[in-house]
Amino acid sequence: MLKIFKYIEKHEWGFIAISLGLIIIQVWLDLKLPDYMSNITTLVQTEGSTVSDIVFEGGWMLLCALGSLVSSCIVGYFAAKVAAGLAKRLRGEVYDKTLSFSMEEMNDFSTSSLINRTTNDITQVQQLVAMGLQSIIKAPILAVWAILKIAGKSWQWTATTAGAVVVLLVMLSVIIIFVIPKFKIIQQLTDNLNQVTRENLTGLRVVRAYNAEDYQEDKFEEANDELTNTNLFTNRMMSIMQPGMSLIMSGLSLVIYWLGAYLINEAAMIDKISLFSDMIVFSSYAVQVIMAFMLLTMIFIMLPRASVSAGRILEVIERETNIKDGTYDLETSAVSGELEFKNVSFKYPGASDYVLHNVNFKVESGETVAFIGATGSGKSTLINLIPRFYDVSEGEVLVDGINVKEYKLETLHSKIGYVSQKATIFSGTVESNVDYGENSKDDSIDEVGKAIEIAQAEEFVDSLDGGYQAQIAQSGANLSGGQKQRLSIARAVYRDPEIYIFDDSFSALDYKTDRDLRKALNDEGSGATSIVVAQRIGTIKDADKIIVLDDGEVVGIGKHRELLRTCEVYQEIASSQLSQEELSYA
Ligand SMILES: Nc1ncnc2c1ncn2[C@@H]1O[C@H](COP(=O)(O)OP(=O)(O)OP(=O)(O)O)[C@@H](O)[C@H]1O
Repeated sequence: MLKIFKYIEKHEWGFIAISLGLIIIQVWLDLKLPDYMSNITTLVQTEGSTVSDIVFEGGWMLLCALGSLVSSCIVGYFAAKVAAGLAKRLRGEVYDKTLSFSMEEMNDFSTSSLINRTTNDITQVQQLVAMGLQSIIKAPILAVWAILKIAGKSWQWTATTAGAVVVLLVMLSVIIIFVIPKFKIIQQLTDNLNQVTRENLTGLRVVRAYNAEDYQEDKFEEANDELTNTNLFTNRMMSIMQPGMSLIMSGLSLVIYWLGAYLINEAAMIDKISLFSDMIVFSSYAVQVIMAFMLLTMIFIMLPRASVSAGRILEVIERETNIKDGTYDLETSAVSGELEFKNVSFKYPGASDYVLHNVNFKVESGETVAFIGATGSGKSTLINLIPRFYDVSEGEVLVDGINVKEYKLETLHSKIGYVSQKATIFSGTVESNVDYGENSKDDSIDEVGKAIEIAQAEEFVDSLDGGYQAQIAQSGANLSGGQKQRLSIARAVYRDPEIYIFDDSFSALDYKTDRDLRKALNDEGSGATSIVVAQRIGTIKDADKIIVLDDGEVVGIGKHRELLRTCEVYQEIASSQLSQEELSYA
């Protein structure tokens, strides 16, 4: 928990120091009130006292109360400022760290947990700092000061106060013992609920189409009930605290007055008045002692919850990504667009089996190389190793003759135009989706137009209301699958990379658009290398080189016709897709 405080800035420590001073003043003013109360009690019972004497004392009481109020407001303001500043910084840190994560870390944490850590967990820490800053500093000062004030008065009253403190501590200990373990699991249950909700909402269409609302609702209910029951339990336990506190405080005052009545009755006439005013003062201080112990215990209740959250936040911030940045940052090199896999084997982190086995191939600059193979044969896995979404387990991947691990990631990524299997579209405009990322250009509009034209997206973009400035909904919800694919291809074209990576990116296109797009890329592209994963033989049969994967192994490399003659796996795929005529022509 303490580690999280290193994210508090210097000037905020200044606010905390000022708050400390103000809290000392506040406690002093609060503890001054019973003194004036005592004076007023004595004045009331002393012959010859005037109303103005009492008003004078009352005026000081009022000033003390006002002073305490002003201090408390300023402390509250500083506490909120420090807490909000810390939360903002933590959110930034968690978000930046998340962006640097490789797929391995993303899978480890899960998206919903990362969102929860960025929101809910940081709010817990923010609340602790905002509320705790006042209580943490105030409670010990108030406790010590109030005890010093009552020490040495009547032993009967002191013993009663001590007894009340013991009862309070027992009550709070019972609550803490039952509640704290529950706090720890609340965060996990919230992760769980987020995950189920995300799954339901993102898959809403499938849920409806399969009439699976009840099934999904059951899943949601289960997660929701678990969280609700845990929250109910903790809230019920915590709700005992308020009436319990009132009972202890009122009971204490009652016993102090009852004892006082007994003591005053027994005392000599001359001592009665001073005993009476002592009783008034003592009961006020005793309540302050109880308040101080309650504040202290509140901290112990809030702390575990916030420290669980702080731990979860630090876990993200301190997690070292396995993909270490390299140092090579020369964007231009003697060769451009060359790619080589040397004895590459790969298994997913935590998995026991290899997904790729000893893969070797070389792609010359400007070539189009296609990967084909059954589903699950490792095509996407293989191309994910080029931009280092994962690192190879064995062997080397070389881009322009240099191991990808040696590149600065930014330099490596600037060489690559990656189009994912599932088109990724961001909310914004057509233009902001194409002119995207670091390579955003000033005179972008002509180049956006060219990229859109090459990606065969011109017709549909023109038909959109607003053209390049047409609004795109979150995740491209107002576009068709093929339109999304064409926009994400335009984004890669706009980047003008050395190497294109198309991970089954033409699958949602009709045959004609698929053919026109490949032709436009060949004719108007700047001679970049293309790595294409495809399911359709039609998409890849003109490639310079086709690499056939089977269960993570390269079982054939060559041109279409050559493979039709020599590679059994390719023959099988081809015969399932091409007509006899096309096969025999080959
Ligand atoms: N993140 C992951 N963690 C563990 N195993 C994975 C992960 N992603 C894929 N795999 C496994 O790796 C194997 C290869 O998957 P990959 O996605 O590379 O196949 P593919 O040839 O691209 O398939 P498709 O044509 O269906 O997209 C599969 O057996 C899959 O279960």
